[in-house]
Amino acid sequence: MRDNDRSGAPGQSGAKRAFERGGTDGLRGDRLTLGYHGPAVVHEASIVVTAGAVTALVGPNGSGKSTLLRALARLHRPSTGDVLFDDGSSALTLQAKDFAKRVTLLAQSRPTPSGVTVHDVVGYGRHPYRGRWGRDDADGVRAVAWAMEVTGITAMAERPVDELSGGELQRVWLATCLAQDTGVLLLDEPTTFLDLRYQVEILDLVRDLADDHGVAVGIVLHDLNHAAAVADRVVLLQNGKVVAAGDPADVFTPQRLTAAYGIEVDVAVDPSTGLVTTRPVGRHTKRALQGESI
Ligand SMILES: Nc1ncnc2c1ncn2[C@@H]1O[C@H](COP(=O)(O)OP(=O)(O)OP(=O)(O)O)[C@@H](O)[C@H]1O
Repeated sequence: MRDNDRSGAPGQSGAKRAFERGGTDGLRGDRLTLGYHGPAVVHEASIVVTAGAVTALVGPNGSGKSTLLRALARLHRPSTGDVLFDDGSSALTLQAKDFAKRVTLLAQSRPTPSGVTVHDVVGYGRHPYRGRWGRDDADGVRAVAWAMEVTGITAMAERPVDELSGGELQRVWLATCLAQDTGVLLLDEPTTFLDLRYQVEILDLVRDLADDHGVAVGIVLHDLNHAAAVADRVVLLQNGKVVAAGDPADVFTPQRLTAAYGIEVDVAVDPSTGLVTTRPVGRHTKRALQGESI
């Protein structure tokens, strides 16, 4: 889906699968309004998570990114609006197991189970495919092995998950989602806790999944430069509303970002990659830009 000349991403796929998934899927939220116990926190938000593309949700803290992503994953029921697959069918009325074969969510935080191994946890991702007696489906072993390999956790397969670092655990949860083998992959801040290498590898993997396997990826990211590097489209939220959506180069304007984040933001194009880059200008940066010592 993405122009290769714009991606700056490696062309070699690290995500080649040992099995082929059937078909592609896309998902969209149509004028979703939802809240928790009080007033709505997301208002009439529409978002398209397209097959074979990466769609990044960005915006300041509390702007509704996670709430909107969780609505797409059916964890919050909207008071108005609908969540629809590409074929026009509503995701809100699908049986839970059938939905879990089509959509998965890497949530921001999950309770860590105790007394279970990494391999066991990744195997949880196969739950929609398990029969009544808990046996694996035919693709289960290969799907789990592939998910562990591409997230770099094969060597820790037998370690108890409650002994892992935050970054290791994050990769285990991502592998669990990948083992679920869905056409739609929703990721809420997947690079949290990850060191530089794994931030880049996870974003490369996300790109590979969209490019090579037609996966529809919806991803919440705080780092606007990561969003510009990995996403085909960005959706900018502010106060629970979508204020702009489209190509990162169109959405990321200094005026719009400054208004959304309440801090001056510079925008430029990196001449070596052609990607749009953003730089928040704090007091010290401003002084340095003005040639003062900081
Ligand atoms: N469980 C909850 N109960 C009540 N209000 C909530 C709950 N979770 C989030 N909110 C509120 O909903 C609004 C949107 O929160 P949300 O987590 O979707 O924002 P976000 O853009 O993902 O923020 P962040 O960048 O900080 O993760 C905020 O005002 C938040 O306080």
